[in-house]
Amino acid sequence: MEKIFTDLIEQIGEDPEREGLVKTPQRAAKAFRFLTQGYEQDIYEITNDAIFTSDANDMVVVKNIELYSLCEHHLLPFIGTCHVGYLPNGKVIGLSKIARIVDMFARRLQIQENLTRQIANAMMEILQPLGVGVVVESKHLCMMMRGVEKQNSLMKTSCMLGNFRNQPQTRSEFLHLIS
Ligand SMILES: Nc1nc2c(ncn2[C@@H]2O[C@H](COP(=O)(O)OP(=O)(O)OP(=O)(O)O)[C@@H](O)[C@H]2O)c(=O)[nH]1
Ligand SMILES: [Zn+2]
Repeated sequence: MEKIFTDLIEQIGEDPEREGLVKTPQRAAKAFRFLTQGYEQDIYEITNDAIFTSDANDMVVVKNIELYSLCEHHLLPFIGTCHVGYLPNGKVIGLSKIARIVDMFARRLQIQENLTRQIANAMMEILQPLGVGVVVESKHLCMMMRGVEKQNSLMKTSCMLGNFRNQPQTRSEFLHLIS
């Protein structure tokens, strides 16, 4: 990856030997490895068995989980927040693990729709709840600093599974709790 960043610097018309840029390929490669580390993770590993038996049967919501991802079309960041809710079915998950699941899928090349669905599917797989709702709201730098250059547009995506999809009341409760 370092070689690729050296080539990129050259293609831009810059001098990779210039003092400020000498270590840039190394830094950029390290940054990119971090920003795409989600490819090396899986949900069972990151949740680390923090699934607990519980007779809780009311909705659990974690909102305002900040999210940094990379748009798969331009390799530019999109930045936003994610809200996740589920209806337990005999099991609950460690609170931090929901944010870890969000990060695992965010740290890949993504479009927001797929990211939203992948988070919801992972919650279903690991917890088998009665339902899951995921809402993501982000600003895409590819739309702000280039291209159409719109600074205030916000993309909102949602994925509702199980009761969150079938029962309007459950969906409304979730949307009310995250509003
Ligand atoms: N649906 C969706 N589109 C996205 C996302 N991130 C970026 N895009 C869009 O992907 C599209 C790629 O369109 P192209 O026409 O192939 O690329 P482009 O010429 O760079 O397009 P412009 O951004 O309009 O300049 C653009 O409309 C982006 O706004 C995302 O998460 N979801
Ligand atoms: Zn983009």
